[in-house]
Amino acid sequence: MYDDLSIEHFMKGLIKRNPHETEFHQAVREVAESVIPYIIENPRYRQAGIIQRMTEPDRTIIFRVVWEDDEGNIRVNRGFRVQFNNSIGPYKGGLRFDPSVTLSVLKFLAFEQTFKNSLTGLPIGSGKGGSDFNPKGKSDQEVMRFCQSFMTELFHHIGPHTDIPAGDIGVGNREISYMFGQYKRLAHEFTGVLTGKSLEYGGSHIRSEATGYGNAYFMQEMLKHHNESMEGKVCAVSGAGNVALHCARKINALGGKVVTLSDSSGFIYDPEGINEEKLDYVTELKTVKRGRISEYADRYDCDYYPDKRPWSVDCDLAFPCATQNELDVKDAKALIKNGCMAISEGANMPTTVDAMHRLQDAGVIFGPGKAANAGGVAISGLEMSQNSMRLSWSAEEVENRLKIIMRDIHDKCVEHGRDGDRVDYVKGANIAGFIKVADAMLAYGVS
Ligand SMILES: NC(=O)C1=CN([C@@H]2O[C@H](COP(=O)(O)OP(=O)(O)OC[C@H]3O[C@@H](n4cnc5c(N)ncnc54)[C@H](OP(=O)(O)O)[C@@H]3O)[C@@H](O)[C@H]2O)C=CC1
Ligand SMILES: O=C(O)CCC(=O)C(=O)O
Repeated sequence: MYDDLSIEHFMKGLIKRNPHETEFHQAVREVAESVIPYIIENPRYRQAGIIQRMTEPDRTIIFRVVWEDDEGNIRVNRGFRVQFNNSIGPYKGGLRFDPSVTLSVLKFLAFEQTFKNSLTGLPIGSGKGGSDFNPKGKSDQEVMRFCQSFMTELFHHIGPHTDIPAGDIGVGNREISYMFGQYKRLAHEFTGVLTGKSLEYGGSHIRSEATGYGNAYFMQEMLKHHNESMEGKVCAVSGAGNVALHCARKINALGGKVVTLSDSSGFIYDPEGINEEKLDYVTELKTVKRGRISEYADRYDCDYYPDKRPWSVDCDLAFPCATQNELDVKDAKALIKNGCMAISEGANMPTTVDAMHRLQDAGVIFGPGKAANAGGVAISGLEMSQNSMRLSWSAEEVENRLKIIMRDIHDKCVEHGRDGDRVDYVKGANIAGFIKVADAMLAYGVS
């Protein structure tokens, strides 16, 4: 059985079983490139069919979400929850509300989550969910009605020991609050079933900051390992959401200079640096006014590039923090040409596989999202711990734990990704994440 375990043969079978799911194929290929050679060296995983089992979700739940808009029209969306793997803990991963959401996108995200959650060292399995609902342009009342309807079905499939969702693109504190309120009503109990909650009702300090802060800390660890630091480095950041803005704040705190931000309409380039006061403005613009990043250029008199991504500007460090496949080979070539020395992915799979190879071949230090953005889910794990203990740690305590977790993830990547003088962080993250889940699956026997 599994005589031919070449990457191409394995991928051919996966594509046949999951036709048209291009994002899922991409995420699996990136893992297979490092994990399959490791499995060949460790036959116990091969005989037990671990990689075949690990690429098949435990289950996927797809449901209708009906809600009423402000004009009284009945609207229908599709809801999903992909419960991928609960070998090392209950399913855990965010919910995404965006018109681009498909089963393929959520399967890629849930699959990535398996390795990421394992890397945190915490007892959390993997899942992801969401809907093709677009919160942009909707009133708070419409978003509330959608979230309540979505949770009315999702309620049946989640629980504090079963599956604990959180936020992702289009799902911030407002949406988590509406969904938590609805769950509480339906379950008739107050329990830590979602993370990313507000502090007043069971949230953890630093959860909203954690993904972006963690990404900056991960970059700092990679630079330190290469006898470098963040001090004075010019940084290109994409996105203007939760991850991008907190990443930008921590880059500033660590001595870097952020010169770009973006949204799905274009990017701004501010060579003077996007300082704390400017970041406060963008936070208000994006989370309260729900405006466009182009408004920044009018306010601070800098350049705005519609329909473009920020990878063509001169920078030492790059932090893709918006969405998947936002950095392709053309962008990679521009970054290499302009002297970029390191990339740390705040978003999930923002770099295409070809672009990633191109950057690594050129010697650019490359921190993959499943390691670099694991700080968010790690603090979600700590929110679960605090909820279980019915207590709340200080911001300082949580941030100290975040720093330690990011340093430990970095060290695991080095341990498993060392390649002569260089570190292949992609290989290191994939193998380190794989081992813990694979060993748990072996222990359970055939299931
Ligand atoms: N939130 C979290 O804790 C975690 C998030 N991540 C990942 O980080 C990334 C960002 O998430 P988050 O900050 O939470 O989401 P937000 O919704 O807060 O922000 C997303 C940002 O990305 C931009 N964006 C969305 N789609 C596109 C697109 N197709 N092209 C260009 N820009 C786009 C949005 O612009 P616009 O305003 O125009 O929509 C917005 O600026 C995602 O990949 C997510 O999976 C990873 C780990 C944890
Ligand atoms: O905090 C969580 O549970 C999930 C975070 C997330 O969706 C991610 O890591 O991509």
